[in-house]
Amino acid sequence: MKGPLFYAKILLFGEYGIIKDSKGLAIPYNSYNGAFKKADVLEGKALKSNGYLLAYYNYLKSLKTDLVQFDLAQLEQDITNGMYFDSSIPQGYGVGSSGAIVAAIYEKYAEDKITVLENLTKDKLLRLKAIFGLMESYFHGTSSGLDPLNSYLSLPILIQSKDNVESVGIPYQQNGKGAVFLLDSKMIGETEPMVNIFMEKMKNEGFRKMLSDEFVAHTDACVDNFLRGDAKSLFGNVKKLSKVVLDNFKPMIPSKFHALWKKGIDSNDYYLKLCGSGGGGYILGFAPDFEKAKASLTGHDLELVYRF
Ligand SMILES: Nc1ncnc2c1ncn2[C@@H]1O[C@H](COP(=O)(O)OP(=O)(O)OP(=O)(O)O)[C@@H](O)[C@H]1O
Ligand SMILES: C[C@@](O)(CCO)CC(=O)[O-]
Repeated sequence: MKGPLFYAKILLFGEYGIIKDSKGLAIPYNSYNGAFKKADVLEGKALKSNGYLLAYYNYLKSLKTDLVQFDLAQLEQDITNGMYFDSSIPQGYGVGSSGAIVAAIYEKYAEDKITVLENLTKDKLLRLKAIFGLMESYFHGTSSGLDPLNSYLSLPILIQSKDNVESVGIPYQQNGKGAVFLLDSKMIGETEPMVNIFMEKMKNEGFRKMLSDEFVAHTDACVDNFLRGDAKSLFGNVKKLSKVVLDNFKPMIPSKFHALWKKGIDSNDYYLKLCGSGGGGYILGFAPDFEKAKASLTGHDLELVYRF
């Protein structure tokens, strides 16, 4: 038994802002993926995954909702027979390991499911996002449902606002010097406590003003620049975003990266931003000249995501 592949995602722009109606842009990240498999003898990672699936099955069984129904008997039987999610997607890294599980469970066990082959109207996308939000809330409290949606569709998703999502084409990669990359912080980050810190900060009027006047404004500009393929404006706006995040989202940046973050802004070699909720996992980087950024970041593990 081997199911279809579900990919990791990268939220290029929109973390936190999408909770408060900024734009957002998420793309599938094909370097990591997962699929259901079955083993006669479960051990190691497979055994752990099988245990996670059983816990998740119990959550789905207890769900009382009209949004979606599952073939729970089949799911239970498959888990008992040794099914696990064989996944290379790192957990707690901001690239959606739980989103891929949710997408895979929906694909295999949902009844009357919305398939990726049908004409995906805005209504259907919103319904899927709501279902996925509910299914993913098991893993980290409130969820926008965006990660599983991205993994399920394997398409870039543009969030125009909370109630307006669509799949979009992103400009073809160029063979230029510029790049988007991931920097491995080598620390696990947890989404829920970070979102709680954000919600606490939102009680402060000054923070709310900074969020709408600066953070959301720069985020929206970055999304527009990226989709139009306007690299020059994009780097200008990512630099502004990088500064605002360093000044106002310090708890979401592991402290040993504060100086490195500032070094990028001062040297213009690279600009760092949060990748998902932050607090560890990956940090997302934008570099006008990737070779220069690599030299400036020696000693750190970088993964190339997109080339300008
Ligand atoms: N291979 C797997 N098999 C079974 N369950 C898994 C697997 N990978 C991840 N999970 C589930 O997802 C949980 C991790 O999800 P969590 O939302 O905390 O992190 P994440 O999705 O990696 O991060 P982020 O939401 O920041 O992208 C695990 O505790 C486990 O329940
Ligand atoms: C921090 C957040 O905005 C993105 C995490 O990937 C939370 C969410 O919208 O689900």
